Order: sequence, then structure tokens, then C-alpha cells
Amino acid sequence: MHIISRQVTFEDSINFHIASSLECLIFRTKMAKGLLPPRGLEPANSVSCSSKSLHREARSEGLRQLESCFSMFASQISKNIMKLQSLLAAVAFLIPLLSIFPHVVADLDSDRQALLEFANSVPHIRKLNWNLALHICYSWAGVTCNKDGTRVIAIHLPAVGLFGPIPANSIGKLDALKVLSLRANYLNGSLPSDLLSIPSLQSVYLQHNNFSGDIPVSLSPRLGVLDLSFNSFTGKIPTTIKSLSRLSVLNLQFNSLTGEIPSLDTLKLNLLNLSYNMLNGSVPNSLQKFPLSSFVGNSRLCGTPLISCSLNSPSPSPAADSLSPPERPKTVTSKKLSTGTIIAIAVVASSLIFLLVLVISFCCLKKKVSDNTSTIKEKVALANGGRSEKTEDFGSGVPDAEKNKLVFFEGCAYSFNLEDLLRASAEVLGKGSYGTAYKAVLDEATIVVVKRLREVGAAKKEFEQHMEIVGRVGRHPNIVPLRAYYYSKDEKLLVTEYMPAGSLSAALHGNRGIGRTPLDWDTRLKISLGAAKGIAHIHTEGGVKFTHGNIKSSNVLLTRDQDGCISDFGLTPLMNYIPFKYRCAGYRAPEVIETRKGTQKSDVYSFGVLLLEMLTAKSPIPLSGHDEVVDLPRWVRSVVREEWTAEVFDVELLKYQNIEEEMVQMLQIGLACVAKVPDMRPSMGQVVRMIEEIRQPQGETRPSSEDSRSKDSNAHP
Ligand SMILES: Nc1ncnc2c1ncn2[C@@H]1O[C@H](COP(=O)(O)OP(=O)(O)OP(=O)(O)O)[C@@H](O)[C@H]1O
Repeated sequence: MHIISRQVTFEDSINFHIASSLECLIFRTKMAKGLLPPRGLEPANSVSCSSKSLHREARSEGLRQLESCFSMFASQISKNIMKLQSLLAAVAFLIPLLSIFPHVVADLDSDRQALLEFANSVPHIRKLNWNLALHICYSWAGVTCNKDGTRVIAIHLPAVGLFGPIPANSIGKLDALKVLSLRANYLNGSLPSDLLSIPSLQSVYLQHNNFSGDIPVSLSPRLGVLDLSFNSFTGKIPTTIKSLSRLSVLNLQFNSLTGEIPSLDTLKLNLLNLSYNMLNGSVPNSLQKFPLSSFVGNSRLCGTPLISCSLNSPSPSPAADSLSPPERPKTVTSKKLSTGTIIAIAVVASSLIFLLVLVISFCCLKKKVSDNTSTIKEKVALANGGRSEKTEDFGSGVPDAEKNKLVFFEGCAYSFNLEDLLRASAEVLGKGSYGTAYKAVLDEATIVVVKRLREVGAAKKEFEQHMEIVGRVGRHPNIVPLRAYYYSKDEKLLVTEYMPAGSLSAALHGNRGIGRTPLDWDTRLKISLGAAKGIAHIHTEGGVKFTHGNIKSSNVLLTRDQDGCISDFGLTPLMNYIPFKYRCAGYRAPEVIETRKGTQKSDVYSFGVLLLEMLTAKSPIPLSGHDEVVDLPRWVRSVVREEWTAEVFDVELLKYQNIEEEMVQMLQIGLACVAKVPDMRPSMGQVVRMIEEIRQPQGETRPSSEDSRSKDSNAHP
């Protein structure tokens, strides 16, 4: 090695040392692989590397350079004492850093463990690249570290399809965490107590999940933002919030919180939203500056900016009780009553009791039949009383002047008005993502379904224009006919034809016990084809951007002759949000979970899940009375990969003969629809054609499932 002639710096020396070692390492590797000439024939500058003195050589060369470097420093001391001082300061700074280095490594290691614990116990739809081969700070998705890469300070995992509860001792162990964003997932259960109490935590975004239970009382004193909105938290607002002096945003809207609002007068809140809970009492003085929207939807809450407490007369709080003067006890006169008076009182009392019993029995009787006879108005009022609805009295939102402004779609033969509709006997069919559906019986021939929409984002004009398009596009035998709509500030209603045969979901999963009529293969095929035609029509007639947005088996309704009809069409674009609750998740295309935007290709994906559901009779979403929820695309793919295809089919289908080939063809269509890459999925038009091709002309290749069934019953009496 030649002597470096230019002036050598400390940095040069170190670089040289490293370079020497690397050169040697490369040389040695090449030697081992036989890529270099034998010893003695090697080039001059690599001789030293080929012997045992490899490191010694490099080190002594490095040391020589260090020596020259230090002699240069010595001359610099005399020239510039200031420079040396700063160098010493730097060294002084580095030494303690080096001494704590093992702790730094341990902290990052513990952060890594905590995150892996979280990822391993919380299922997620979108794959997380959290593995030991990648650096936690520079490569792990959604993880942010501090500047020197020694601690995790932020987690951002919005809408990645996280399911289930957050385990204790996972994220709660990240004790340098400042920002936690897990919004818009499907997380549920109660929050572990170690989560919000992380001392460094400043911002928490857990909105749009399904968390339940109490809000933990132990909260980080540094919290500036706490957003737990759109969950199912219960219990009281913890009073410990009062001590969060840095809190500026508190959003708890759309939960089921009860009790009174703590005064929070010590806080300097910029944003407060407690709307749509079950809070009671009066709005504390310190919070009366916030708008109505911060408190609306708490029917037992009163005071500015809501209605005055004297008008509302909520159940008086113990505090209010103690303020009102105690009632003076009435003076009791010790007059003796005559026997006649006593008899008269007894007669009156017993007739009163008799009357009371009569009234109670009458009420009970009325209540028993109320499912069939109560009106939509009463149902809503009842539901509001029971807090299952988050909107005030149904009729109250409809001003008298507007009572007749039900807008009928072209070609609709009905002639009732809104008042008739509100007075009709009603039955709750179900509570969906967009609102509650009621079956309303106006008369024997007029039965409709009234869908009371909540959270409509569209203004009146936009709503009307959209309805016009929906009315036009929706005219198809495989789309549930929309009959009318109503729009006012407080109420938005949709009236559709009632489909007495129910939904595909009910036919597949309802009453699986004794007395069930199984859905035969022909019917399943017919329903699938009808539903596919309905969606294909929406896609072609509505234009490229027109989607359904909520394809699932409860939105495929059956006609009397068992054809499939698409319902809930046209609702998604009107809403403030795409329904992302756990109940719809199994049908969502992976890209929709990420972008929150439906496309025609994502409708195709949902339809593919529906086909797999129809073939397997397994539900991709939770259903009451059914424990099993299956990630259908994943499960079917894995079974098919293992060549156990026959295992996926619904056992009820196995008794029909000669349908295996058709079922496998349908399975392939379903799998094509649930392709991960949207562009790989067929269009709905193609899906219709593929399903049509499954069915050969009757009698040519196989007997109908009816025939098979009779054969079957002959075989097994
Ligand atoms: N026109 C109709 N005729 C008969 N049943 C209906 C009709 N519309 C809806 N239903 C049934 O009423 C129930 C509630 O329907 P709704 O559409 O409100 O909720 P969902 O389908 O469960 O969820 P989502 O709101 O996400 O579509 C469902 O079981 C559905 O099948």
C-alpha cells in the first residue's frame, strides 16, 4: 500500500481502516471461491490480505494513519484551540451515548416485540410487512420512529382491515408512542387499560371501529386529541378527562355513553362532539359555547344549546334535588273516620284496582299484537324510547304542510300519501347499515317497505336528482322496484315494493334446523343469474361510474317465482359513508377497504363472495344464531389449492345428483370475481354470460335437481 501523500484527516483514517478491512474480506472471499490466483501470484496491494496477518496489517496501517492524524491534531491545537474544544465536546457527547447504546437497542427491541404481538393477535385483511428481515423504523408499514431511529413514536394503520380486540401488553407497551391511529377498522372489544395511559401519548384516533365497554379512566396526561367516535362505548364519560390540560379535541359522537357530562371547565377544547349518545342531565355551563351539533341526539340531555331543561324536565339529578327546598310535611289531622266512610273508601279503592287490572290486561294484549298493528310512527317512538334509534320522533320531522309530499316514481300505481304511510301498521324488518326497514301494510293489496335513512349526506336537490336517475336506471325485472321517496330536513324515506319471499341470506342461513326447506341447486342458479343480471343492468344503464356499493345476500331479494332481485340500489352515493361495519366487511373488495371508494369491479368482487356463499352456505359476515364467519375467498382458494374442491360445497347440495360439474363451474366464476387485482375480475356482463353457459338445455346433460331429488328420495326412503 502506498503512503497517502495528501494531508490526512481523522475521517480519512477511519475510512481507510474500513476500506482495508473490506478489501481484505472481499479478497478472502474470492480466494475461498478460487477466483484469485494462488499465493505469490497475487497483485502487490493484496498480498497482506492473503496471510494470517490480514487484520494486523490493516489495523497497523489504520493506526499509522491515526498517529499521523493525532500529530496533525496536536499542531492544530496550537493553531486553533476553539476547534479542539468543539471536538472534545463532541467526544464528550458521544461517550454517554455509547454507554446507553445497549438500552437504546433494548427499547427498540421491546417496541418491535410489542408490535409483533399486536400483528400476531389481531387478524388483518391487508398484509402488514412487519417482519424481522426489515428494519422496524425504515420499512414497517404504518410505523414511525423518532429521528435517531431508537423508538417507535407513531402508529398509523387506518382502514387496513384489522379485526378483533387489541390485546393488552401489545401497543400499550410502546412507551414512547405519541400518535396512535387505528381508525376505520373492525376492531372490537374493550380497550386494554394500558393503551390510553401510555404516558407519552398525544393523539388518539380510534374512530369508526366497534369498540365497546367503558372508556378507560387512566388517560395519558399529554393527550391533545382523543377521537373515539363511531364506536359502541358504554358507561360514563370518565371524569379523569377533566385533568387533561392539553386536550383540544374530544370526539365521542355516535357511541352509547350514559350519565351526565362532566363539567370539563378546566379544558381549553377547540372541538367537542358528544352527539348521538345516551347522555342525560344538563349541558354544563362551561360547554354551552359549543354548537347544537355537539350535543344533538341525546334525548335526555337539556340546556343551552339544546332546549331548556325546564321544558324537557329530565329526571332530576341528585344535585338538583338537594338545591330545591324540601317539601314541607303535611299536617295530619287525627280525625277518626266513620265506618260508612271506610266502606265507601274500600268500595272506591277496589273498583279502582279492578279498573287498573283491566287497563293493564288491555295494554298487555295490545302490546302482544303490536308487532302487527302498531304504526311506523309508534315503532320509531318505541325504538327511540329503547334507544335503538338515534333520531328523534319520526312524525316530528315531517311538517304538516309537507305531509303529502311523497314523490312517486313514474309508472307507480299507488295512491297513498305520507300520512297514510305513517299511520299504516308496521313491522320492523331489520336494521341495516343505512337505516331501519319497516314493512308497512296500507291495505290488503298495498304492502310496501319503508326504509328510514340515517346519515344522508346529500342535500335536497342532489337527493332529488339522484332519485331521478335511480328511478330510471332501476327499472328492470331483477331490481327491487322503488316506488316513492320523501325528503325533509329531518326525515329521508324510501318506499320500495315488499318482496314476500324474503332474501337469499334468509333462504341460505335461516332456519337450518328441522322443518327447513333447503334451497335446491336450480333455485340457487336462478337466483344467482337474476342477481347478476340486475347488477349488470345497473352497471350498463347507469354509466361506467354507477355502482351498487353494497352487494350482499340480504340485498338479494326473491320474487314469488324464486328469481333474484337486487335491493338497496342507489343508496351508497347518498350516504355520508360506505358501510364499513363488521357486518359488511366480508363482502368488501380489498381495495375498497383501503380507498373507501366503490367501483364496478368492487361490486363484481362482492358478487363473487355472494356466489361462494351460495355454494358453501357459509356466511362471510356475522349472523345472529351463527357462530361461523368465514373469509370466503381465502378459505375457498385454500381448499381448492389442496385439491379438496368437493369439500367446499354446502352439504344440502350434495344430495342432488349430476350437479358437480355445474357447481365447480360456478365456483370458478366466483373465484374469478374475487381476484385480488380489480382488472383481473370479469365485468358483470361477462359474469351473466358465464352463468348462462353453465346451464345446458334441460334434459340434454343432466336431470333437473327436482328429478334428482325424487331419485334421491327413492333411494333413501
Ligand atoms: N323490499 C323488501 N322486501 C322484503 N324484505 C326486505 C325488503 N327490503 C329489505 N328487506 C329485508 O329487511 C331486512 C333489513 O334490510 P336492510 O336493507 O335495511 O338491511 P340489510 O340488508 O341487513 O343491511 P344493509 O343496510 O347493509 O343493506 C333484511 O333482512 C332485508 O332482506
